Amino acid sequence: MNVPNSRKTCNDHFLLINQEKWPTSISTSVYVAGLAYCFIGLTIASSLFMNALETIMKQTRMVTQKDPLSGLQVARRERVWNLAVADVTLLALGTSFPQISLALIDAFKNLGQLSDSDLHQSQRKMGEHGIWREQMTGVLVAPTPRRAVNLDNVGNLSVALKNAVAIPDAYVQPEGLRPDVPYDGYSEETDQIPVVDLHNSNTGTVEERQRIISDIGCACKEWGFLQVLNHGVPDRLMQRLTDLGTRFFQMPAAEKEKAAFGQVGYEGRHVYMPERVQWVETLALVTGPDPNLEDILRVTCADYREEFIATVNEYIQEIQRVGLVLLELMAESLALEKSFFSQHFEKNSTSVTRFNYYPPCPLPSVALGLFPHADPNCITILNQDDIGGLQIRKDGRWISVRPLKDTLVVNVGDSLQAWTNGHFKSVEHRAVLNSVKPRLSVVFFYSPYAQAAMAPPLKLVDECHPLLYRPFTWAEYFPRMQKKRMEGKVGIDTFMRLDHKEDSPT
Ligand SMILES: O=C(O)CCC(=O)C(=O)O
Ligand SMILES: [Fe+2]
Repeated sequence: MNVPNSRKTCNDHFLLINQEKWPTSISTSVYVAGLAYCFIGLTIASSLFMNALETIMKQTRMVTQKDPLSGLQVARRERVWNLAVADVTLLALGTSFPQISLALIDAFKNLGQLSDSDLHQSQRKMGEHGIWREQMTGVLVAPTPRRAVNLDNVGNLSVALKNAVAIPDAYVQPEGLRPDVPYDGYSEETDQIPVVDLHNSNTGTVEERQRIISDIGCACKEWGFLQVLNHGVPDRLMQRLTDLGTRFFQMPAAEKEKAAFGQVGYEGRHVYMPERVQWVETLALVTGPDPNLEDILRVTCADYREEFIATVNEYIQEIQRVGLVLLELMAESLALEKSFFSQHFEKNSTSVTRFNYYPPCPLPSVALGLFPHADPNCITILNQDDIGGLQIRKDGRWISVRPLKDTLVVNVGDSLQAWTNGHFKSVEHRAVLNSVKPRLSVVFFYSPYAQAAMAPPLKLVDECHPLLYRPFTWAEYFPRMQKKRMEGKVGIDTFMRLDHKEDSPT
């Protein structure tokens, strides 16, 4: 065949012997078919490879570790392989595949020869396939460095025990105290919990207002507990507060500890009785009469400190307004002067605002976020996220409270029970846990100014309701009940009840 000088015939072959003698159309078709075949093969191989990788990465094993707090062995299940193995393998295959293919082709092409081919040199230039080998060796051979974490902190413990099958004994409650109803175990009683719409409390007709007063009175007498709608606190303020609170607890433990000041500020491990610990982290801020937010947060949460303080302050203004409205409605429900309670809150009221953060607990059926208790103050107003975990005790049975959007939870505390001569009942409640999502609640504990005399009014004392409690002040009661706080509903009757024999300070 005559070939013009300007064109050269390829007289070499790539894979097929004597290929140069074949018609171009045939050799093209053979190569295309070969490529398609290789492509399908590669797809199958990749799929098998991914399945194999997944199977390997799913391998787990039981490890036991000594819990530094209880000294006991804690068993937990953990992955055999560091997840980075899968990442690096995929990364390596993705980046090195062209080099590996070129090397294979090169090897075939130069079978029996000693020197590097052009192909081999170019694939050397293209990549550093050593990286892959080094990374893999690093991950597989060198142990993953583990920094010692402080397991005194429930947040850290929750992370360390993720997927665990046991928790330290200190968090395992005795049989009788374990939550018999799960956090989302809503029942018929749940739907009977009073919900009061405050919308018409100021602007409605006399009848509408009377209806609200009567609903609040019934709720406080029967349940000591209610949820309120249309309270006037802006939804976005409530949301901003819970977002900032969550941000605080999601900081590393060392950063949170900078806000720890004993009784106030941050607490990462709640021991109320030496052998029993609650699965909760808290940030307690004094919000009245002498707020200490600035001091508590002085050296922490630098990025959002100003916003946090401003949001808490704005929230406190709002929640105090709601508190005063509720106290007025409560007084009216007992046929007392509207300002009977609220006048003692208008100036220098005592309040603490506490953020409770409940990290997921691997064994929520044996642990508790907060032990059963009644709040010692007058009224408590709680703003919570949508997870759920609050339970109240009524007629001896635990009832899960369903979180309702944009609603505030209100409960009667021990002081108000005494101040109303037992007409209102403080409610016993607890916080239970779940194993998946953290939960946040922001609790406003509201009491009158420290020296206000809480003396039951004569109107509430009669033959059927003999005087039960002696007059007391918050300044007197608060230090006494501190130790009793998490022992069910005992504080007020131990210290202020007239017929109680052991009325002595401890
Ligand atoms: O977080 C809750 O649901 C309950 C909080 C509570 O009872 C408290 O802080 O006293
Ligand atoms: Fe409480």
